[in-house]
Amino acid sequence: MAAQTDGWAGRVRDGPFARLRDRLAGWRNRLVESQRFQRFAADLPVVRRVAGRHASDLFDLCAGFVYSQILLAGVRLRLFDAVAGEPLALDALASRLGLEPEPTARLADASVALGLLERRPDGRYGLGLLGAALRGNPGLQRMIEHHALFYRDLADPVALLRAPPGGTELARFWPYADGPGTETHPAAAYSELMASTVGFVDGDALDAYDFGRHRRVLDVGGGTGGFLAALAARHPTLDLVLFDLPPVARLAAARFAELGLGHRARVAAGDFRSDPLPAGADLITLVRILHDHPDAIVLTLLRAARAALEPGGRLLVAEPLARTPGAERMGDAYFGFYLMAMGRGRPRSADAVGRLMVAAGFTDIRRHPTRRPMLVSLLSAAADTKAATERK
Ligand SMILES: C[S@@+](CC[C@H](N)C(=O)[O-])C[C@H]1O[C@@H](n2cnc3c(N)ncnc32)[C@H](O)[C@@H]1O
Repeated sequence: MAAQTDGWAGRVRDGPFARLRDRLAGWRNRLVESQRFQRFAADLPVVRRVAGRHASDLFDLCAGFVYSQILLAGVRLRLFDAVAGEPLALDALASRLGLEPEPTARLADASVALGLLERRPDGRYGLGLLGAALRGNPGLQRMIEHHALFYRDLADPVALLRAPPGGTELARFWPYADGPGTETHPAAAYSELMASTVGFVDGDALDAYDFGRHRRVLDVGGGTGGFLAALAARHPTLDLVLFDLPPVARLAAARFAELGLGHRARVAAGDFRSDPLPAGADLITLVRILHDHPDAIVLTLLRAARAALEPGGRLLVAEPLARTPGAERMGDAYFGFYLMAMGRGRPRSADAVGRLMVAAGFTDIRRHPTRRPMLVSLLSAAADTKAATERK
């Protein structure tokens, strides 16, 4: 795995096959660019559906920011809660939202078009399938609210691409991603956001990897302990250790005490860029950690993890990965830009993470299929203790 390039394109960059492919793609693109061809394709029964889908995809790319802001308005006005109990007529909905009837109709009709609401035969508005899924996911609603910050950073996307990291709304929200990030940095806001969204990953990760074969788990960058708390509930005999920056570690200790987990969950404070990790674990987990940091910090962290692991121990990385088939929009587009606005991190492909693992002395890298790779993928690796001993 380590020797692989990032996918097919990397392996055939040069050579006659690559040139032929470029020529074919060039011919196709010239055809699709022509207005005449577009009209022809829209009229031709065989390709009409494909042409229609492409036109609709392109329109969605143009209009995506409008859809997102309609969603934000719905979340802020609690539109989906308003119609969850029973469908409401326009006037009743307007008074629930505190809006005039005309803008209420504008928002409700837009939400129907987006699948968030449904228009019932008698004209009342009820919850749609997507609205129901959203209501059942408070973490997603928190993310939608949080996107108001990201939206400001995206107002001038070319400036964002040209600027050095830092100075953005997201860099201020995630101070560790761009600065020294120690004792004094404000951790409560991002820790609260992480705690409310850890449900995106914990269930799928717990189902995809056999944690029962381990004795002690160290969760590095464990936040306020949401992942370890879910692990504790599923595996009652596991010993748990959480490592995070001091202000977050304090929040985690309080949370474990509140949950009655104090006897089996220990908290250690430190900075993985400079401090050793607590020893004694036979599994180290990195949940939504690596993508926040540039390669140099990731290598430091992976080496620290290898040094801390017990002989025969494993490392488990859980995060959304780039170049994941079917999840490219999330991994490469959404996280690509989110992490750029945040600081120096980036989404990595499984190959890229694997290469860093190998460079840090790990072997036997495996990918564990998850239910929703859009939200989380899992990679595990063995601490290569023989190689580590030789290096000493
Ligand atoms: C994106 S959050 C993920 C939290 C948790 N693993 C989760 O998935 O909910 C990243 C975590 O890494 C911690 N962190 C960032 N830089 C760190 C460092 N240098 N040393 C220790 N922890 C760090 C942050 O405080 C934060 O809790």
